[in-house]
Amino acid sequence: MLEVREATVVFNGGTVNEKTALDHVSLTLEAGDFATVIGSNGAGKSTLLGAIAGSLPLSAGQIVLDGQDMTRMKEHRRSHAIGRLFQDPLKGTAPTMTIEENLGLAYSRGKRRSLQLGVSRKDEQFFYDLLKSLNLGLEDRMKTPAGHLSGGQRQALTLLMATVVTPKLLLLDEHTAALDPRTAQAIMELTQRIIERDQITTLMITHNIENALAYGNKTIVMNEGRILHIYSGEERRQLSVKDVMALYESEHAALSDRTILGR
Ligand SMILES: Nc1ncnc2c1ncn2[C@@H]1O[C@H](COP(=O)(O)OP(=O)(O)OP(=O)(O)O)[C@@H](O)[C@H]1O
Repeated sequence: MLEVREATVVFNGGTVNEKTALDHVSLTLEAGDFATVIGSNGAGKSTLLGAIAGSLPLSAGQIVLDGQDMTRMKEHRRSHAIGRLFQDPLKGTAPTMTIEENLGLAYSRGKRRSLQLGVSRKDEQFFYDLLKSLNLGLEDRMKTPAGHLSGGQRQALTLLMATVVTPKLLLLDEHTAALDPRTAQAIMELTQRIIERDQITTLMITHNIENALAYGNKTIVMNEGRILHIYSGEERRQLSVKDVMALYESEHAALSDRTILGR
């Protein structure tokens, strides 16, 4: 379903600030895979998602989604197939548009019909049912501007918008990190429900190791722009939060050694 082949992203190439944020990363996800992505700050996790979404151009390598080479495709064209959520709940919704208008906009994505203002009766009922399934009472506030919602409510709406037309791939970049623990948990459960219901192939970055091991079927560990290891099956089931913390510690020690030795 998703093939990342030798993807490399270099920032500020040819200058003293040159930084290889993604270093020949290869990754295959099968349809329905839900992979969590972990790694220390600066490991290249967001760069990987940005490269897949098309917001960051590759310096080398290839991104293939569902057999289609996306490497040179612009971000807005990829967004028909790729849903993306960020840490900041304000990023995914238009604040002055109502809840139903935001959903309408997302629903028209990838469809031939022109952007129409207003929401048809049929769509209104569909959005009502979708919102009701969130159990947040948003179905009774469909005419409320998205800007009036709390961070958690807004992230729930963004999640609905990203999945109202089932994407081929869902990219979640620490999408619960800015929320209070209870809301974060609720959004995480909602995310899981939607992914399972629609069998969406997903990549989710998180710093919550417990979540990284509890959700999905694969865990990708990144460090210094590379994939260190991909855990799945029994090996992943055996992995504890403590094991992952030990892995981080050893990475950190190796990095310090290399810095001291100047390698
Ligand atoms: N636009 C940019 N220009 C220059 N360097 C960048 C840019 N974006 C990211 N980097 C660098 O690339 C490296 C990887 O960054 P990235 O944001 O992908 O890491 P991350 O694993 O997502 O980190 P975090 O967990 O802190 O969000 C870092 O060293 C970062 O400073």
